[in-house]
Amino acid sequence: MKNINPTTTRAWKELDQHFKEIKDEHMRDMFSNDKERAAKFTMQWEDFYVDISKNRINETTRELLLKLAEECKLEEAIESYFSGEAINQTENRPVLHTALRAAKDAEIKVRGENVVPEVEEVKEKIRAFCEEIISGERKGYTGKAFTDVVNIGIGGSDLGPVMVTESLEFYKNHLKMHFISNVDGDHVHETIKDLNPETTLFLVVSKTFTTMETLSNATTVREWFLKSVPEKEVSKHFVAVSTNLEKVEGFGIDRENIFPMWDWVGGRFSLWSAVGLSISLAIGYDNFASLLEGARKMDEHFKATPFKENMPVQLALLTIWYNNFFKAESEAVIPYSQYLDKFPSYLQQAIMESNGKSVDRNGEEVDYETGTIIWGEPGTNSQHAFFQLIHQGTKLIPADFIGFKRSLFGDKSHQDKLMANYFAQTEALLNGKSEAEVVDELKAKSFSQEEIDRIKTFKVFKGNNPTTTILIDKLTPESMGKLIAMYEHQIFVQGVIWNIFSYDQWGVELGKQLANKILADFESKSVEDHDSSTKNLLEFYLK
Ligand SMILES: O=P(O)(O)OC[C@H]1O[C@H](O)[C@H](O)[C@@H](O)[C@@H]1O
Repeated sequence: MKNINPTTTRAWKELDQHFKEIKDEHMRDMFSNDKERAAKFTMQWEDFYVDISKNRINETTRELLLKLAEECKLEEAIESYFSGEAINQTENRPVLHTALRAAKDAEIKVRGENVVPEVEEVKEKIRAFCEEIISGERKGYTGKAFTDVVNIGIGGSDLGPVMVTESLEFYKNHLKMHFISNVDGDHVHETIKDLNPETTLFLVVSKTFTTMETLSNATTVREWFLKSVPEKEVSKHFVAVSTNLEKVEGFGIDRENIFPMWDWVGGRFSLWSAVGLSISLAIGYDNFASLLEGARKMDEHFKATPFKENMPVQLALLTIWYNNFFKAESEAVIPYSQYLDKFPSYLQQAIMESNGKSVDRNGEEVDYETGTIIWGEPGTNSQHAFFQLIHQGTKLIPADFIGFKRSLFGDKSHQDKLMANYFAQTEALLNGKSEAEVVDELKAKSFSQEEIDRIKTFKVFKGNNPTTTILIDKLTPESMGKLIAMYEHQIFVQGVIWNIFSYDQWGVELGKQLANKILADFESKSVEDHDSSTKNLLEFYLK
């Protein structure tokens, strides 16, 4: 059976027609014409309150988007996703990050075998290891307890761990965490320059254990370590997380110091596996388990909730509405929590590496837009940086506003100021400010008519800028788990509707291959085999 091109569905055609009717409607009017609008478009589940009413949709839009999901066989796709079918067809693998947080007694089969017991075994290993390191029972080679942990990894082996560790900083213990990702030697040396090898633990994290950056960085760190420590002590200070046990052993890390993972976990979805070892070290295993529990709850919500009330489904359908009908080019994610500083970068990999595809599941070039561009920064900082463009620029930028009802230190005065901004921005983006309002305001400030006529147009805000408000009770390991999993499932739903394979990343390969070629060219000092621009640049670099 051919996979469905979404643009050939009846729902898509109806959405096309519906879009023409609704595209110029102002949300201000939608609100004043329907007093129930907010209630109709708000979803509440556990500690999550998601209000999608400030979006350029009405009930018909929602129905048609739901019809699109049905025609694209979303329900069947969810079943295949969770049950371990090889939905990552280009790599012939299932996609089972959900198995990493499944209940202990769940049964999830990969190639005929239940993987849950194996997952539990690795979790037990993580728990025991973290407890020994945190308590100081397990020590470095001179008998001192560990004080610092360095995670060496890149992409999915870095972004998830660093983002969660920083997001949950409040729950952190005494261990100081460091992350080395970039092959930039300055990044490596800057990180290790003040570290004491006696009390530092290194985690080399790489699903494949073939990634140039991680292997180079790990080698440099190992050499630095061996400058002051005998080689036999490496095993006390270096552990690895990987699927590639032979390669890790080849690097010189003992088998008992390897935390395994599986090829059915995509790198950008791997923080729930042993890739999250740094998280578990930083916040303790019990908090790590709560993070997983939050994600498991979101998995249940996603599987069991009717699509109309289903948070990941609704968020995904909105992105399709803007991307494919409004032709919005990007989406912003604005967390009103400084702890979530790295959340937008984490989502960039999760979303853009997954859905940046232009060939559909039938192997044909798509004739519609796929993957959205994601960007963002915490509020209120971003208000003072790029919000001008969202308010008065020419581009339509739908934005997710993520906020928490309660702060962690309980400073109500700050929290109220932060949240006043959070609510005010979405209200301003919705309503804007009309010319009449501008004129009244200027009159009240005693501006002359001449001055009013000269400046009024610059002060008008059109409004009608869509936002989704994601309001969560409090930033905890569990709510963080739910939030991340919500976006993971949003990615899945987008992929199903766009009819693309979300779980491979062939596009990353070409650059890697060429980098290796250029590295070889540096050695041989021959740069002939390149386009003239690259050739000139290489010559200039080598001079
Ligand atoms: O964990 P590794 O095998 O070292 O891979 C690290 C990263 O490598 C590539 O860039 C992939 O595109 C990413 O998805 C992956 O997370």
